[in-house]
Amino acid sequence: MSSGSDSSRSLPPYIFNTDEVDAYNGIVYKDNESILIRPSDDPEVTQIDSMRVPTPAMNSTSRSSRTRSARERIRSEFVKRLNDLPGAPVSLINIRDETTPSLRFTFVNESVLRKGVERLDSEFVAGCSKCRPDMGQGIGCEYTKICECLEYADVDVGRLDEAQRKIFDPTGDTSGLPKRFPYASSGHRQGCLVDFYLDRRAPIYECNRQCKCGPKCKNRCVQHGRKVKLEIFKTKDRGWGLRAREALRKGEFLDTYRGEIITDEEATRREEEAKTSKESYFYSLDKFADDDIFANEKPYVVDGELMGGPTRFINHSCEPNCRQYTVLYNKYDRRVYELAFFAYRDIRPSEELTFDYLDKEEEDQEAEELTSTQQSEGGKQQIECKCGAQKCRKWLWM
Ligand SMILES: C[S@@+](CC[C@H](N)C(=O)[O-])C[C@H]1O[C@@H](n2cnc3c(N)ncnc32)[C@H](O)[C@@H]1O
Repeated sequence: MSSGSDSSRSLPPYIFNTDEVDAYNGIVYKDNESILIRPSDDPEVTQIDSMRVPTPAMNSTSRSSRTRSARERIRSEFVKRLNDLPGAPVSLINIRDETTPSLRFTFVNESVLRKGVERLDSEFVAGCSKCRPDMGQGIGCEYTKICECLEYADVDVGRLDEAQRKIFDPTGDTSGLPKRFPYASSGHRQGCLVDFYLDRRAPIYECNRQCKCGPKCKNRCVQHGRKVKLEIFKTKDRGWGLRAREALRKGEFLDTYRGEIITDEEATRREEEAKTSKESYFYSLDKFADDDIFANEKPYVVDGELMGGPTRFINHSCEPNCRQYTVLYNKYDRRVYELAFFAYRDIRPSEELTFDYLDKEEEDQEAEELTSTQQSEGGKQQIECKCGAQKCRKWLWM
């Protein structure tokens, strides 16, 4: 034992409350369930007053230790990266231990297309040509009978007139019919995703830079980026997690899931190369997997493990408060699109943000059709789910 203290009094055993000890310098021993400290008879050992630890000398040593300063440098580098992010601030907090998320992770503002991944040429980006900023008494593209961006959006059946209703065929040409508009244009939930989209998970077609409606069009939300203040925090038992530092309204946009967009073959290669499963960072862009364009090709995959945004830290819950939706800025590009997270209900400030890794649509096919053996054979790993929800499914396949 060494110490900067020169106390040589003989001390009675002192019971530490271990939660409060930041630095230790003394002779301790265990007696039943208690940890006790006592002076040593060894003349080589400097005696200290256990009531005065940590001494200034201990603190200074600990502050200048290599491990500590390395930890501080890693943390400040990570925080610097967060501070450099555009949009509302993202903070980092860890009251559990002294770790920081890995610096191998690079924050990117948009996904990075890797070898073999192609998106439609910008000349094929189609915008709405008949819309105007002042159209429909300022309603804009919500005046959706003519907005071409909403060509493939679901028809608002409630707004069809008698004659239209009689001949309406949802699988046929729906141009000229009123469409479901994705975002609420007034009220408490102004700007939020409306219930129809929240529940039905229909693709969201936003306007784009080719459109004639102008930048103030209400059919632009995800493209404006994150507006919500976020916090990456260390959870008790699920690594890092994400929460918002403000209350969120049902349907409020959080951020997109970004990363490297890779081919299916590359995803398989990365999976095989990794010692543990990478599935939990993979997101398949398979919303339109039934389209003809996928007859000979498999959908691309977003790998968010080493590149992405703060949403990469969102943990799974069997009763989630967020959901992920498909957003297109170019209605014709159904292979490369945005994965956007929206609040699925009102969320209190600092409540952990979660989504269901086994999405409802997938759940029907995967969880119910595949047996456990098939899932293990398919290379999926089973881990214990610690979401703590009442209806927790207990296991996560990754
Ligand atoms: C996309 S990451 C989420 C961020 C992660 N917690 C971290 O520290 O980087 C997915 C990983 O988080 C952990 N995880 C997420 N939700 C979980 C849950 N409900 N139960 C147990 N582990 C979970 C698993 O280790 C999973 O592989």
